[in-house]
Order: sequence, then structure tokens, then C-alpha cells
Amino acid sequence: MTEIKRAAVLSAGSWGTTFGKVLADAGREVRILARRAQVADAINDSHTNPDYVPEVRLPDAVRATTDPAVALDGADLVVLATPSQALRDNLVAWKPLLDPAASVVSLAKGIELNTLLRMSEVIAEVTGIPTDQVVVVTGPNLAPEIAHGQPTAAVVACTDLDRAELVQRAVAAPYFRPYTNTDVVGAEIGGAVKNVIALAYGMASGLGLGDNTKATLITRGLAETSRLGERLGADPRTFSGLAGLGDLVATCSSPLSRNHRFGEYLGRGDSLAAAQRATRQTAEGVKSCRSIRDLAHRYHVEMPITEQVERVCYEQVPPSVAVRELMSRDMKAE
Ligand SMILES: NC(=O)C1=CN([C@@H]2O[C@H](COP(=O)(O)OP(=O)(O)OC[C@H]3O[C@@H](n4cnc5c(N)ncnc54)[C@H](O)[C@@H]3O)[C@@H](O)[C@H]2O)C=CC1
Ligand SMILES: O=C(CO)COP(=O)(O)O
Repeated sequence: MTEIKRAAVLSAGSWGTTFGKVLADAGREVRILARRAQVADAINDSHTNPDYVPEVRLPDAVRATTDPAVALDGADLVVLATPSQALRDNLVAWKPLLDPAASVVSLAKGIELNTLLRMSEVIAEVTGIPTDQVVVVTGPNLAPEIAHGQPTAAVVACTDLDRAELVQRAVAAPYFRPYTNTDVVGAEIGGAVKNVIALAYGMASGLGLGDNTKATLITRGLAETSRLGERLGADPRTFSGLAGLGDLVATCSSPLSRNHRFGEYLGRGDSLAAAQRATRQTAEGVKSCRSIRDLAHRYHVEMPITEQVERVCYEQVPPSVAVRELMSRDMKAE
């Protein structure tokens, strides 16, 4: 496999734009696809994306376009940065423009509603690209911190270790340290479920609950994440790494997390619609709580926190009642 030179980043949101910066700082040429001309113009003319990554100057190697054919022309790395539930429809349009030999990176952290597929499965199904060409990048990666060059580590997961290493080299920047893993299932389940647990953690914050409650949510949240992941064939060790515990802690505890903030609004008594208006950017857990709950039912896995988050979001259950229900479950061994 030849070294990666040019990357297309499809979507110019918070993470897509920031990841474009990481790639440029790692030495790649980058073309970001924006939906709005105003966003593409700002990136090209003033090296900024004020809507999503304010106060950060993007490197000169980051260019933008609204034309997917221009973004994908000559790209040997294709980075998919749309929200999970929008990925399928967009991929259908982009498929004819993809180089069949390209490595395709998934950044989205969610499970598709109805099909209950992981993002790498959606990518393989829609594009026909073999699963060993699909790479998942995940970990404790809050975009605003990375955009400001604060150091973090990440996981580059692919069933083909050689390809994982190729992408690892392509994304390694002074402030972005990628580790390889061949456990794609674990990487994706860790990334998707932590958003749901962060909603619960945010609710606890909004309810004014303290650190014991929050530590309990993180620990038991990790337990239900691992239970689902292992049932789906993941390596249990993944969940104690960056894609599991690392991302869970970052997302739960950070006020920069959109899922955390969304949960906080709900905890304070706001409706789903009001929380949506207040957060604006994507909070994946709000949709994935339902698909993950359905996946858990399909595989007969107990996920009590996820169950309650879904009930708060869609069944008008007050967060305080959800807490009571979690606390009154049958006693059991840890
Ligand atoms: N922001 C972050 O810190 C991180 C985000 N992620 C994941 O990356 C994915 C993208 O998140 P963000 O960039 O943060 O979201 P965002 O809300 O900042 O941006 C979403 C982008 O997708 C575009 N978009 C929205 N709906 C679309 C549709 N139907 N069709 C095409 N494009 C559409 C928007 O125009 C925007 O450019 C999510 O799955 C998120 O969980 C993963 C790691 C870090
Ligand atoms: O995935 C993330 C950090 O790793 C970003 O979390 P939010 O989508 O909740 O902001």
C-alpha cells in the first residue's frame, strides 16, 4: 500500500473541519466538502470555519469545495464526517466518485436507526467496498480541544492491520497520537454507546447530583457497553482503552460535549425540542439511544441506563423517575 497523499473530508462540521486540520498538520493535502458555499468560501479565503471551529486558523493545505467530485478527485483517503443517520443517503450520492482502492475512514459515532447497523457496516453495504478497507477513527477526541492543538490520543481500527498502520501514519500529528486496533466492532460500539451514557451523565448534572452518582454512571455505563460489545464479537480489552473508557470519561465529564450538554438541559427539565434548539450541533446519543436499545433487545443484552435514556427522550419519563427506576432494580453481583 502506498503512503496516503490526499484526503477528502466529507462534511465541514465541527469534527470534519478539525480532522481536516489534523490531516494537514500530519502532512496531507486536504479537501473538505461543505454543503454551504459560505462555509467553503470562509475556509478558502480566510482559513476559518467560524460556524463550527471558531477562532482557529486552518492550515493552507486545507482547501474546501461544495462539489463532491472535486473533493474526491485523486483522494486516496476518504474521511466520512457526516452525522450517523445522514451517512447512508449521502454515501449513495458519493459512491460513484470514490476511488475503489481508497481507504475509507468513518468518524461518526452512532448506530443506524431501523437497520441497527454500525457505520462501517453501512459504508460496506452502500459502497460495496470490502470491510478491510474501512477504518474507524475514535477515542477521546473533543473537536474544540483538538482544534486548539491540545494533545490527545486516538484509535485507528481496521480489520486489516497493515491498513490501520497506513492510516495511523497518515493522521499522526504532533498533538494527535493514534494507536492501531483490529477490533472494529469494539471501537464502534464504544464510540456509539458513550454518547448515550454522556446524556445520562448530563442529566445527573442537570438534576444537581454529585460525583458518586456520576462515577456510578461511568462505571455501570462501561459495564453495559462491554456487555453489548462482547455479545457482538468485540474484544473486551477495547473497552478499557481509548475507544471505551477514554472516550466515555472525556465525553461524560466535559461541558464541551454536545451529548453532555443535551443531557444537562433534559435534567433541568427542558423538553427534547428545547434541548435540540439549545445545542444546535449533532448530539448522536439522542437518536442512537433508540437504535442501541433495539440492538440490546435483539441480542438479549441488559442495558438499563440506555433503556432509561431512551424513555426520557421519547416516552416523557422525567429524569428523576429514570434515576429512581435505575436505583430500584433487582440486587445482583457486580
Ligand atoms: N465534534 C466532536 O468533537 C466529535 C464528533 N464525532 C462524531 O462525528 C460526527 C459528526 O459530528 P460533528 O462534526 O461534530 O457534527 P456537527 O453538528 O458539528 O456537524 C455536522 C456536519 O454534517 C453536516 N450535515 C448535517 N446533516 C447532514 C445531512 N443530512 N447531509 C449531509 N450533511 C449533513 C452539517 O452541515 C455539518 O457540516 C458525529 O457522528 C459525531 O459523533 C466524533 C468525534 C469527535
Ligand atoms: O465524540 C466526542 C468526543 O470523543 C464528541 O462528543 P460530543 O458529540 O458529545 O460532543
